Amino acid sequence: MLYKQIGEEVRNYIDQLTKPRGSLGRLEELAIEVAKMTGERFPRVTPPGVLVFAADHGIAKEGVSAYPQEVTAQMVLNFARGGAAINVFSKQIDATFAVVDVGVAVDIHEESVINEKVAYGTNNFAYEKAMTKEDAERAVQVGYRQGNRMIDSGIRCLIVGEMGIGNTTTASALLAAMSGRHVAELVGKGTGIHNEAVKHKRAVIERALMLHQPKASDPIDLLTKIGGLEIAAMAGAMIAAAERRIPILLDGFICTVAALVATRFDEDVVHYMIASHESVEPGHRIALQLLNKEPLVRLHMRLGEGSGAAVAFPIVNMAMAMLRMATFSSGNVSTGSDHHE
Ligand SMILES: Cc1cc2ncn([C@H]3O[C@H](COP(=O)(O)O)[C@@H](O)[C@H]3O)c2cc1C
Ligand SMILES: O=C(O)c1cccnc1
Repeated sequence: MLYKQIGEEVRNYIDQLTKPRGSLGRLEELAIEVAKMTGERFPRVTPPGVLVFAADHGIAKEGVSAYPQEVTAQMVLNFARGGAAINVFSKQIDATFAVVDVGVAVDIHEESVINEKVAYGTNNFAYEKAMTKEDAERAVQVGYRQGNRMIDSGIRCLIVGEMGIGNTTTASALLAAMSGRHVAELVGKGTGIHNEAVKHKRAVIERALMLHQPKASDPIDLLTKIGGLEIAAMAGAMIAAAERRIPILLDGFICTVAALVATRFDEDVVHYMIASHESVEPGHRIALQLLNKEPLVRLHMRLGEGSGAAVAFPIVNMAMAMLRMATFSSGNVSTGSDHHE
């Protein structure tokens, strides 16, 4: 549960800072939100932690991505060597970084990649269930454990990223099932497929939903029938962060769908989430609306990995820094009349 009283105290305190009332806009709201989450009057979000989960998707066989499945494993090695967008962005924000193999289709021989492989990718959900119920539960547990591990290391804000070729198809199917919206409204180009391929992607998802009829309110049913292993793990990590009162900075489409899955396990988790950016993927706006979250920035990004959250993190950090300002009394600045806004 949120510390509402502390949130009110921080709201009143912000009005005493040496600036016109409300003039720092959304930053003021961010400071109040984080105070409510953490129970701290002067919360800190540094250092942030970036936890990337990687897994493969059987649905990639349907030709729904612009890139081949082996890119998942190749990118995991790239993460390990520091060459991906999320690596360079993580360095800029002094983040603690870890990448977890929760279901890549091949063995990863790299010490720095945390091996928590639950399966060698999911089954193709166009024809069969993506995974067993046990594997879905295991993948959520992996995320929960790794989320807690990262929090134990001292991080103050969690960014959860993903890598998994085909996962915009999985995320679109999950979102259609959870929202009841038409697939056509939310499906997008993912890594950059052409318009004909988008139609095919949409048809694949529509047929799969007819076949499986997943239960919108049952997260294990959704994950079992559709996948994916990394999405399950992301949800688990978010549940851990909420339990530990660590703010979660959401990334793009896949991450926000994982966030929705997390709320199906425990609706309180939503109170610990901050939306960072709005991705180009059309489903992202819908997923954010369902969570009732307004993104901080729109940068026309469509990458994933946690990249958009890392880019927006300095904004959240600035909101915390704001609380270090002088007050009108400590700064010897005259207050204005009560007319504001
Ligand atoms: C080189 C490369 C790096 C990536 N980093 C994230 N993604 C992103 O693209 C994938 C989802 O798009 P789709 O559903 O179209 O396959 C995911 O792996 C996601 O993290 C990448 C994709 C590629 C090709
Ligand atoms: O919004 C995202 O997270 C996204 C969009 C396209 C491809 N990969 C990720």
